[in-house]
This record gives sequence, C-alpha cells and structure tokens, in this order.
Amino acid sequence: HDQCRESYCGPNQPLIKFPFQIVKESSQDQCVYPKEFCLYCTENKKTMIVLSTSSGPIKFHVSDIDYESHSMSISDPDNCLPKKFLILNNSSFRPYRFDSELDIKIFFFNCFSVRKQHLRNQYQTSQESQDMITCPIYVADSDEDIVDLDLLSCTKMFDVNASMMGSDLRYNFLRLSWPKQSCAKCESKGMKCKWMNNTTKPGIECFYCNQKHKKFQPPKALIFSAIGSIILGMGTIVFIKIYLHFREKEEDQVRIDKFLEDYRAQKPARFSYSDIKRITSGFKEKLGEGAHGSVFKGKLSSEILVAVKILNNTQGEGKEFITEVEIMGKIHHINVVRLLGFCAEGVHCALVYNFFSKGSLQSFIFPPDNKDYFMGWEKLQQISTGIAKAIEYLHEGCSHPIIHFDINPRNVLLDDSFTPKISDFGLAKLCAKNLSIVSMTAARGTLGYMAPEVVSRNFGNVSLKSDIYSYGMLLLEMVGGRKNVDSSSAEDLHVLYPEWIHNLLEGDIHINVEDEVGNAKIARKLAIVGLWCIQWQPMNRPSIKTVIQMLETEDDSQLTFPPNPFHSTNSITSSEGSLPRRPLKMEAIQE
Ligand SMILES: Nc1ncnc2c1ncn2[C@@H]1O[C@H](COP(=O)(O)OP(=O)(O)OP(=O)(O)O)[C@@H](O)[C@H]1O
Repeated sequence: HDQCRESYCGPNQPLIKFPFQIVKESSQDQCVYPKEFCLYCTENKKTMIVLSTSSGPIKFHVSDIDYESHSMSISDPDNCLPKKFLILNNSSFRPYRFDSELDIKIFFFNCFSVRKQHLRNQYQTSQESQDMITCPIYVADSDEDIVDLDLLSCTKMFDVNASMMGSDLRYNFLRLSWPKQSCAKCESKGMKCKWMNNTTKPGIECFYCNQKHKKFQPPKALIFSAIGSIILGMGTIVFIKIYLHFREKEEDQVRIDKFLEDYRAQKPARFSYSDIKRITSGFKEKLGEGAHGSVFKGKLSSEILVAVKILNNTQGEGKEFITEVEIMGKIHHINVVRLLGFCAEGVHCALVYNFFSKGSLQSFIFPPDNKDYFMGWEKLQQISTGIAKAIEYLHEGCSHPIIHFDINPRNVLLDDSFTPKISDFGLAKLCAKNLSIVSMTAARGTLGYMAPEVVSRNFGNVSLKSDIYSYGMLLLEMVGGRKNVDSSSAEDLHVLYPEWIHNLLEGDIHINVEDEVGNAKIARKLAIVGLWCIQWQPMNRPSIKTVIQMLETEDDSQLTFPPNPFHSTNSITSSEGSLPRRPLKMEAIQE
C-alpha cells in the first residue's frame, strides 16, 4: 500500500498518484500495465517519464502534474525540446497528446550551419532527416519573433503546423494531457484506485487506504484492557488453584481427622480408591503377594505406616463386604492385626492394616537365604503364647467364635518388639473360595498346616479344633525349624507327620536347644504342646485355653507326652484302629 502514501521524487517535484505509478529507473519492467503511466525518479530526485514514439522511447522531465485537468508539463533534460517536439509531432505517443487547441505555424532556425538545408523540404516525411538535426535549434512563432530573437542571420530550416507556441519550446516547456481515468467508482466507496496487476489489459481496482483499513493498530486503551483482562484471568486462575489446593487440603484434613476419630474409636475407616492410591503413593512399594492379593506399603500420616492389601477376588455384593469388614474392624487384640480401614468401590476392594516392620514369622523360622538365624527359646515361647492368645480371642473372646482356618507362620506378623499379630482372619469369607485361583505355592504353603478334617470330611467335622491343628504344626515348626510338607511332588501332597519330634522327645534332643536347662525345657514344652495339638482326632486336641495353660505352666511334670500315632500299640485312639503309615496321603474331597 505504498500508493496510500503521498509520493514525490524530491522537493518541488509533482505529487505522484493514480493514474501514475512510481517505479525505480532500474526496474522499469516492474511497472504494471499500462506502462505509459509509470514515472521514475532520477538520482538527483527529478521526476521522469518515458514516452514511446515511433522513433523509440524518449525521456522527459515532469515538472508539474495537474490531476484536475489531467495534464502535465514536461521538459527535455537535454535542453533540446524543439528536436524532441518534432519527433512527437510526427508520431503518436499515446495515451498522451499535446494539451492545446492552437493551430499555428512555427519556424525552426539553425544559426550555425546550413549544411542540412537541402533537407528542408523533406524533413516532414523523412525520419532520418529529423535525426540529423542537432541543437541548438531556434523556434519562432512569427516574423516579429525572428527579429526579436535576432534570427535574421540564421538559416530557417522549416516551418511546422503545431498546436503550441514556439516560445514554449524555446523555454523547454511542453504540456501534455491524458484521457481522464475515472476513479469515481472507488472514491464513492471511500476507496482509492490502482491499476490491476494485469499485463494484458488495463483495469482499475479499488483499495482501502484510510486508517482502519491500514495495518490494524489497536488503540492503546484496547491493548491495556486486553493486558488487564489477561492479568485478571491469570489472577483468577491462580486464585482458583490456590482455593482448590486449600480446599483439597481441608478435605484431606477432614478425612484425616475423620480417620483419626475412627482410629481412636477403633472403627475401620472407609477409603475411596483414590485415597488408597494416594496412601500407597500409586502402589509404589510392594511388600509381597499372597493368595488373596498383593500387599503394598503405605502412609496414612507421618506416624502411621500401613500395609494395604488389594483383594483380587472379592465375593458377592459390596454391601456384604462392608458389613463383614466392619465386624472385623471391631476385633481388637494385642495379638491380632488391627484393620484400620477398607475400600469398597466397584471392583476395587482393599484392606488397610498397621504396617509391621519385621514382616512375618516365616522369615524368622525359615530365613530366606538359609542363614542360621535363631531368635532364642525365650522369644519363641513368648511368640507362641501370643499367637495362642490371639486364637483364644478369636475362638472365645468375640461375639461369635471365629475360625481362622489359615494359621501359619506367614500369617503371623511381628512388630518391632517381636509381639506376634495374627492376620488374614476373615479373608476366607471375604474372598471367593475359588481354589483354582489360589496359587500352588500358596496352597502348598498352607497345606502342611491344614487339619485333616479341613481337607477331607472323612476325618470329622471342621471346628475350632481345626485351628488348634494348624497351631500345633506351627509350634512344631518353630521347634524344629523345618517344613512339614513334602513338596517334591506337585500333584500328590504328602503331609509329613513330624515323627522326628517323637524321636526327639523320646531320645536325644539335638535341635537348636543349647545346653542350658531352661532352654531345653522350653523346646520340650513347645514340642509336647505341638504334638497334642496335631492329634488326628479333633476331640483329642486340647482347647486353646488348655494350650495356653500348658504353655504357661512352670511345672513340666504335668506335661504328659502324647502317643505317637505311628506306633499303633501306643495309640490312644483305638477307634481309629490302624492309621496309615507315613507319608500320609490325603485325598481332597471337592465340597
Ligand atoms: N501388615 C503388614 N505389615 C508388614 N508386612 C505385611 C503386612 N501384611 C502383609 N505383609 C507382608 O506382605 C506379604 C504378603 O502377605 P499376604 O498376607 O497377602 O500373603 P501371605 O500371608 O504370604 O499368603 P496367604 O495370602 O496365602 O496367607 C507377606 O510377605 C507379608 O510379610
């Protein structure tokens, strides 16, 4: 939109606007059609035009342009206008023409040479003769002029019919006009005109040149208000973010308060699944995997560390799960893992327990890397009594007796002071009894502890005594530190009756019992109690109360040694007649 600006080649030069266009002298061909209206500026800031004639292009200096009368004044930069005039006069230089209506005769004189006089009568027809004319040439309009101009001694070359005064030519001044190029259509729309960029036929197009259609420059007020609104918007967003952050914190705080309230009231708190994710920091630290699901470490507050068990296969409706969990949440005993909370959200079910840094008893009786780790008989007795007290509480201390069904060293967790806590009670109820989903490792691990009647009803009814059997196996393992299941065959699970215990008690005591009399006594006591607990007939097993009494008695003489079921003569269970020899192969009956 250079054409919007007023253009001049230099000071005192005419204004250049439509229908003219201004181009650089060096790039004349950039001038759009029609080229006749192209002007250019010289180095010394003069406005120039090139007129095309039959003798070729001729340059003129444009001294004035009158857009009203669409005419302009030109002059010859070589100061030889009479010669140029003769060329123009004999040719067409459209769209321009001489701007005068005169029809007069003007006379051309040469004052230095007559050598070309013979051409005088031919010049009008011969182009060559005109080209041969050289300046200075003098032009007179009349005889008076000849006298006034002192041309009497000069040679008159020819006279020409012209539409302008000879004096003008003398003064290097020629006026041309061009047909009016109407811009009325554009102007009526408040627009300006320009030539179309079309090389075949001239065409005019309109364009906007006023402020608002120039490059958009928004007013300062608009800029300020835009910046203001951006700052305001950002401020609002920051404010909302801060507000949401604090509200979330407040909600978190409310939740924590609610949890602490429940915690103090010893009620399990209900968590959403997103709470569970937050508590476990996106299930970052896995503690292990059991038959019922994976366990992750978590944090409820800076002091309360938790273990979150994500249940794989929760059974039935969420409502049942919640009721069940709430009942479990009411079970509080020093030797029972406390259920702090739970999550029941669609398919997501989770249980939240206190975290116990020492892990399970399993790793102490069977150190994973076969390291000879022994925690001492005192501690083992303390742990055994603790477990027995937990079983007593489940069997007798709650509103309904609870059979754990899965007492084994992996379900006994130890706190910092080796206080045992039994866990996973009630899980059998919460989880689907789909044996196919129980991993073989888990099944085998637990199988050694299962009472015969739990595996097969041939052996009697399941009762509280089934837990006593498992507890007995656990005691014997604690004494002997060896597995009571032969896992060499995956299909046939041979439960090994710990006959070695009998040998041990009957003869030499070579297990980890140090020579101290007291320690030997503990090992013997645990072994005897264990053997009583694993009697085949549930009725021959002692109740948990009796177990505790046996464990707590100081008087060893009261502890009678149970019969070895493999020696039929010693059998106290005459009703069973002959029991199978070891290894005892039990057949599972599908219920
Ligand atoms: N409250 C807890 N604190 C610390 N570790 C725990 C806690 N609960 C479970 N664990 C650990 O998580 C792992 C898996 O426990 P989980 O009870 O799911 O399986 P398990 O007892 O090994 O097997 P199963 O489910 O067959 O009884 C175990 O290694 C256990 O030591």
